[in-house]
Amino acid sequence: MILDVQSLRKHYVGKDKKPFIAVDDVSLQLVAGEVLAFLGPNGAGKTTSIKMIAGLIQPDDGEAFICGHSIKKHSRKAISHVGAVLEGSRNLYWRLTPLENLIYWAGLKGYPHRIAKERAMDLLSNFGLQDKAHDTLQKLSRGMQQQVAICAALMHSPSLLLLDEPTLGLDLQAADRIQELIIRLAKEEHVGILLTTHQMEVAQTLADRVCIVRKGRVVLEGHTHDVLEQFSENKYIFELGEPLTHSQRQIISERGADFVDEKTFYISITTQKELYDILRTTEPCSLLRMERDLADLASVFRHYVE
Ligand SMILES: Nc1ncnc2c1ncn2[C@@H]1O[C@H](COP(=O)(O)OP(=O)(O)OP(=O)(O)O)[C@@H](O)[C@H]1O
Repeated sequence: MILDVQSLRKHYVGKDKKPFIAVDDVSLQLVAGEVLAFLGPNGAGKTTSIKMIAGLIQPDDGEAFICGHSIKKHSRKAISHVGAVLEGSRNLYWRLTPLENLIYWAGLKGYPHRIAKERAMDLLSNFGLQDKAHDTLQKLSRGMQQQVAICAALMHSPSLLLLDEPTLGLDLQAADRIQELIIRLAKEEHVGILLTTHQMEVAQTLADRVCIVRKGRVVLEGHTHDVLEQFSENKYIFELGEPLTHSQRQIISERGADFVDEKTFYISITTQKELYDILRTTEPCSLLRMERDLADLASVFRHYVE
């Protein structure tokens, strides 16, 4: 297991000088090659949890093990397996080039200059950024800067990558590129990736598992597909090859269908008999598609958070 978080807790002192719990008994696990989306509304405690995992702040209570090393007892060893991009590309120097930035980061981790340069060029090439290696960072687009920030976090080949809002503020193309990169890192390089995002479609595309926190507590955790499946009603979409007649539509509407147009409708079906009845009613129209209407992560999120 790459990450094993056990009952982390953290309190802060609020503006009113009263202590409050920001992270309350958060546990989560992550294995190699898995992407876990850590979701929650503003102020739910995601960044605080990630900062504890990254060794940036001390937990009040609980433990986290990274590749088996305790962040409390062997923090240096534990953190050596972590790469993190916590505040967009703010961990980079704007007046340096991507190559200089990466070499600088590797230097902090104790890498000799020559090895760092080779690794940096490899990473930049992998991300299609080799032509930008010698431009100053401020000349790069935001998407490219974000990619360089991820490269910096990957310089020491971490087993665990922590990404706080990796696609925030990026246009569609740049966001797609970052998403492809995340999938590639997980599936090909077997990096475990813990990411936060407020973009539910991004989470749904990327995450093998989701964990939703609210007011510092985990309110849902599970495999994305299972979560969506459990949340889906027995609602099906029917798409026909030809328009239904007025009377056919009336019969189907009386069974509770919602029509999108004359050929497409949603309907809840719980028994096989109901299914056959619908199919008989739609004859002689051809059936192009009949699929279960899976819930999306946004509706699951709303349910648990609002
Ligand atoms: N250093 C701090 N001192 C006091 N309170 C803090 C500190 N850092 C965070 N908090 C508070 O702790 C709570 C959790 O904040 P955190 O940043 O972990 O939430 P988040 O889920 O990451 O939110 P967002 O989605 O807005 O980034 C919030 O109420 C926040 O105001």
